[in-house]
Amino acid sequence: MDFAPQDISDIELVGLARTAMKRAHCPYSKFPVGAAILTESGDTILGCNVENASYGGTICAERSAIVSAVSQGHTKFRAIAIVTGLSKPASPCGLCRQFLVEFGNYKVVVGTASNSQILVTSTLELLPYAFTPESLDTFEQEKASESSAVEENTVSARS
Ligand SMILES: O=c1ccn([C@H]2C[C@H](O)[C@@H](CO)O2)c(=O)[nH]1
Ligand SMILES: [Zn+2]
Repeated sequence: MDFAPQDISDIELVGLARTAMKRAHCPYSKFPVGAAILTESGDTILGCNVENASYGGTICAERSAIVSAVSQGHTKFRAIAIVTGLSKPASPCGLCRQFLVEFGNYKVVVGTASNSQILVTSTLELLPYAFTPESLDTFEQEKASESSAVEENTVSARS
């Protein structure tokens, strides 16, 4: 089978997430996390957790990767790999799940820094019944059709 040059394997993406994990700024939790996103165009963008002395200012690796990708002009993703120092795959926190699904349903590969175990899932599987941009679009559509129905009723009441 032929692969386009931008195709990289899940394992390679996990390898990039491991590189990102080494850049984590986590002096408080000492829990490094790394992420690597594969964009639709085949670019790979890294993210790590960046903690802050004001603890609540901390950003997770997954959101850090998304923020970086979007800042570089990417909003379509094929996959994200995430690794932590744990010996078993540790899936993203709730806030990151919401952040990931904002950009659609794509593959999520959760690995570890130290072994080859991986969990392969997707953004929608991680956040079933998600609130997404489509929810807002539906609201707009419903408002528009309600107002045209009101207009129709007004017209028929007049005639
Ligand atoms: O999905 C997650 C969960 C936690 N962390 C980071 C935040 C914090 O720096 C450290 C401990 O919670 O791990 C992530 O990067 N991603
Ligand atoms: Zn998170």
